[in-house]
Amino acid sequence: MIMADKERIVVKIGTSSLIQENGRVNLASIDRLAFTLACVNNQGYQPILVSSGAIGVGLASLGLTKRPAEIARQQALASIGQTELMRIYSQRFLDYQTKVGQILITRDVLTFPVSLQHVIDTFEVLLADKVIPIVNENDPVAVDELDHHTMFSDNDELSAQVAVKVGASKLIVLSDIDAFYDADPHQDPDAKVIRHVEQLTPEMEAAAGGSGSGLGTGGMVTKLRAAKTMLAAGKQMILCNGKDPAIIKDVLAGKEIGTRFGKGN
Ligand SMILES: Nc1ncnc2c1ncn2[C@@H]1O[C@H](COP(=O)(O)OP(=O)(O)O)[C@@H](O)[C@H]1O
Ligand SMILES: N[C@@H](CCC(=O)OP(=O)(O)O)C(=O)O
Repeated sequence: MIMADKERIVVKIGTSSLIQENGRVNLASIDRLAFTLACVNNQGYQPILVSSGAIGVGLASLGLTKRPAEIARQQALASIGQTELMRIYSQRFLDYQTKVGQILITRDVLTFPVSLQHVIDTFEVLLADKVIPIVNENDPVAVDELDHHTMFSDNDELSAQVAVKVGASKLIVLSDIDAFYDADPHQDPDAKVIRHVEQLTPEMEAAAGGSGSGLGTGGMVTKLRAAKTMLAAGKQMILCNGKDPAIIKDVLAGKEIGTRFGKGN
């Protein structure tokens, strides 16, 4: 069994790993994620979960299959879905004797030093008390206006920024794809997997396409942006398949899985 002395890790899970193709919430995946993070927490790591899914769970709650175009409707869905998502998480984590705390963030929270310090202080207390923070963008209040830009719009970049600010050693991105390829495997059957990236090249950036599913938002473009943030801070990002979240344990055991951005194993 691996024992870690308070090593801080951030795990990001995307909508496509939380919602099934039929639009229903993937309870099996959430249960496995809760079990795995509870084990990792008990081993001495300090895990932080960045979870998407507010809009996806909101759609599922209302029995809808298509994301509405209107911003206010999307924000209302996120408001409904976030509550339900946290209810499911706290129930599942409690089954494994683990408490969770919600932290909702907008871009400005991390930009302004005072609000940043407050949120870091909150993370510190939660982690010291072995409570797992669950982070998402505060979707119902985030705006993307020219003069008032508080939106992240994707949790890949949000998770990388959180990882850097809280001093995590690695960011594990659980996606619906098992690695980064030299082309989108959903478009190009000859795409080849890239196992290690120490530095991003223009060719790699050109190989990153948009989202392959109807629910995911950023695709590989935002994942590479997150990798860039981690590499610039001298930290690791591992991109792997979130179909079975128990993969987190293999990543922490140093197994060669997915794509590793950054040095070390
Ligand atoms: N070069 C690439 N390598 C791997 N996946 C890629 C690449 N370019 C685009 N993609 C797409 O990115 C998708 C993953 O991103 P996304 O749909 O946003 O999912 P998530 O919900 O996991 O964030 C993959 O399913 C794939 O179709
Ligand atoms: N904050 C949004 C998710 C945004 C996002 O980045 O989604 P994804 O590409 O599925 O990780 C939500 O909870 O629905």
